[in-house]
Order: sequence, then C-alpha cells, then structure tokens
Amino acid sequence: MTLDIELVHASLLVRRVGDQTLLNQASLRLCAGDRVALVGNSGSGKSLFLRSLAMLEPIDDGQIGWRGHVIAPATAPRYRSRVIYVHQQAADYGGTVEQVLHRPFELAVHRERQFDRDWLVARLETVGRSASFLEKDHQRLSGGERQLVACLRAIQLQPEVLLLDEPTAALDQTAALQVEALVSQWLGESQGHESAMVWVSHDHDQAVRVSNVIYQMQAGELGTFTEQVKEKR
Ligand SMILES: Nc1ncnc2c1ncn2[C@@H]1O[C@H](COP(=O)(O)OP(=O)(O)OP(=O)(O)O)[C@@H](O)[C@H]1O
Repeated sequence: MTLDIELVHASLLVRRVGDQTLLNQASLRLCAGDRVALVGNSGSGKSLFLRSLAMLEPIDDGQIGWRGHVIAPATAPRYRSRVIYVHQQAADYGGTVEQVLHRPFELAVHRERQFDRDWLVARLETVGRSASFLEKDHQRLSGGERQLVACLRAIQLQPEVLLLDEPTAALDQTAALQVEALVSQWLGESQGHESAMVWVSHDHDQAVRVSNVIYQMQAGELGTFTEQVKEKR
C-alpha cells in the first residue's frame, strides 16, 4: 500500500540539447510504497528522465526534491547513494561476484552500511543460485547473471528509491522473472523502510506485473498514466 510519505519529487524538469527539447516539464512525485512503471516509445526520453531523477544528467530547468528539500550540490552524493540507478546493461567488473558486491561498501558514502554475505546467499537462493555463485568470475557471467548481480549490488545498499532502466531488456523470460523476483522481494522486505521504485520497460506485461501505476513518456512529456487497481497498492 502506498504511504503518503514523499521521497522524491521531480518538478517540471526540462532538458534541451541544441534546438531540441528532450524533457519538457516532466514531473513525478514518488512516495513510499510507489511502484511505478515507465513506458513509451524508443527515444521518448525515459532513460534521460530516469538518469535526471538520479542526478546523473544535468537539467536546464526544474527541480528535484528529496524528502521535501531541493537538493543542494553538497547533498547530491548522499542523494545518489539513496536513490540508485541501475543501467540496462550491467557493467563489466573485474574480480569475483563477491568482490564486485563488496566494492560499494568501500566508498565513503556507504560506510555506515555493512556487507552482509548471508543476506546475499539468501537472495541468491530466491533466484536458484547457491553460495558458490559468489566465487564466480564476474567477467564470465552471462548477461542475465550480470544483471542479477547489478540488482543485488543496488538492493544490498538498502536504497530508498531504485531506478531500473530496462534491467531485463536483453534477458530471456526466465532471467527476467528472476530479476523481477529479486526486486519484488526487496520491495516486500523494505515496506517498513519507506522505499519506492521506477521501472522502465518496453514489455507491457512486465510493466503491469511490476507496478501499481504506469506512466507514459511521450516526446519528453510525462503525461498520461494508468492507475492499476491491485492488491499490492
Ligand atoms: N546527453 C544527450 N545529448 C543529446 N541527446 C541525448 C542525450 N541523451 C539522450 N539524448 C536523446 O534524447 C532522446 C531520448 O533518449 P532516451 O535514451 O531517454 O530515450 P528512451 O525513451 O529511453 O529510449 P529507449 O526506449 O530506446 O531506451 C533520444 O533522441 C536521444 O538521442
């Protein structure tokens, strides 16, 4: 159920490049418990909007607020550690899966969090992998396995908001459902922690499965949306 606790508020975001307006006054209010699917044609601005929400892209106009406050430059690193963007193509890291998952905890911004191997082993069980998966060479993983690691890497940091940019676009149905299961488990567990997610998808069935509300991006405008009446809202 959606709680009326505002986590992130994007207000009238504008992004121009040359004479093109790539984002045209796009606004979104994300509250605790929200599961948003973002759909729209290729090139409509979904990734740009998501990356802007994560403060990974500059904006020409508009504001992004976090828990009721406009984000100052000094707060941006902390914001990005709590509002985490997962790319559609998982990065290629060196080392074992465990080393890759451990690395974010070495960053100053995540120092208050602790690497939890047992937690990871339990999550891996959800997706049919044993603890030995942690010993695998990350660079030898399949695309689907890499995407699972990318999601685990984000989720283990207990984000407030997870921004998923077509995380299963290159995966088969089985692997896609595993990624969905991981995210769904995280959302279920984190209900008391005030969390929300936005999931960009080209797959309408997936958008329905993962969300309680669907927004549509059209030529940089975040307009119509379909409210889904579901138990999970
Ligand atoms: N940094 C940038 N500079 C210039 N143009 C950009 C930049 N980022 C994105 N664009 C353009 O903005 C438009 C929207 O791109 P975006 O990647 O957000 O689309 P999308 O809706 O996510 O598409 P897809 O579903 O194919 O991933 C595209 O025309 C893209 O070329």
